[in-house]
Amino acid sequence: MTIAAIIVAAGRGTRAGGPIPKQWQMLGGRTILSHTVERFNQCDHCVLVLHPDDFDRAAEFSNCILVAGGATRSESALAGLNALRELAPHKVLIHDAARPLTPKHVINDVISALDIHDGAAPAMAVTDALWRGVDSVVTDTQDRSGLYRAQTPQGFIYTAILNAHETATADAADDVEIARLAGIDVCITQGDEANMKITTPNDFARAEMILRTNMDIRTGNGYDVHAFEDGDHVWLCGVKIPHTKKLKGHSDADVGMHAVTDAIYGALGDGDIGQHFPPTDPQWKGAASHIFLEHACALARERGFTITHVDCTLICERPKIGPHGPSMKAEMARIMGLNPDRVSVKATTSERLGFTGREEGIASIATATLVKL
Ligand SMILES: Nc1ccn([C@@H]2O[C@H](COP(=O)(O)OP(=O)(O)OP(=O)(O)O)[C@@H](O)[C@H]2O)c(=O)n1
Ligand SMILES: C[C@](O)(CO)[C@H](O)COP(=O)(O)O
Repeated sequence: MTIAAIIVAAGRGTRAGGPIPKQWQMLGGRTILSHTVERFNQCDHCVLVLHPDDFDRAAEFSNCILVAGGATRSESALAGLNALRELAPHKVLIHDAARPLTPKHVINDVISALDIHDGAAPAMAVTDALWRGVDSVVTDTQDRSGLYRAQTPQGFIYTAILNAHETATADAADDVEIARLAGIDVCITQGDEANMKITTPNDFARAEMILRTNMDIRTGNGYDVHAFEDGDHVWLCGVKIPHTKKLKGHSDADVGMHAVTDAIYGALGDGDIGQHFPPTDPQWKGAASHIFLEHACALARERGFTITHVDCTLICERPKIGPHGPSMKAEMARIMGLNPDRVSVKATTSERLGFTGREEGIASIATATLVKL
């Protein structure tokens, strides 16, 4: 059952002002759009709907399907839905690029609600009194019971919302309005104040403050050693390298991947590979180490963390790592679902000192940085 995210980012941000549209302005050192897209990294596909003038800004989004939006938000949402026709996901989440701080629990609640409903969207119950006013004078009061402030992502069964958008005859504020016009029932899930939409100039400072307050940044380290034994190849960071010996271990003994995996468990405060995959358990004998790394990454995602960077150092005299560095980096990035520029694999000798210097084995140390908004 696949899930796709559509990030509508084709607006011009006229109310927010600034030299460039708001989604391309910076928040905590990165573009707002980069934060937004990262929030949806658990989805199988991500469609980014851009203004035709903005495609040359989008180089960092090579993992997304890029399509041109329309003159209204609804037209942009339909362009995103059309781009998914062949992939035909089961669920689709339509989200404003202008909401960069959506907590994972908000996204997960929408996804879960779609198991029961054809539509689901987060909202906040209105808690302030509501007035009508003219020329700064209160002219009436409004009962607030049953009123909500709508947020995104607005999630739907793909075929249902595609059909609703195709048959819509008028513009609408959001996809929930379009869905309801087509008779789709939409469940309200819990929104979050952090899921604010950057709309006016003051919202940039508010978003910076939420980002600083809510961000949970963790660093974990990992260290692993495997001894050599007779053999003709070693596995290092997911790459098979011909060698005069092999590494001894219960699994494939990929010492680099083990150090990175332990660094992720370390950042989560959740033990190490030995605890999750006991060496006494015969089912892990000869196991490919990507199973362990994928498990650690899934655990991080489940707990709402994004892995923002990993750095791994292999310590050995031989085999020479340099020629294999780029494929190791690419393979590690692929397994973790990260951009290769967030993965570092490097190597050093120990100047012929110690057990690595005597070529009795290979050691590896790694660091992982995890962030939760
Ligand atoms: N033709 C449009 C208009 C809006 N959006 C997107 O819809 C989201 C919510 O819209 P809003 O906050 O109103 O953004 P803008 O239209 O950019 O803002 P403004 O109305 O101030 O110009 C934004 O992520 C925006 O990029 C879009 O993809 N295509
Ligand atoms: C979809 C939306 O974010 C729901 O709150 C909102 O309606 C879109 O922005 P706009 O300011 O209404 O254009």
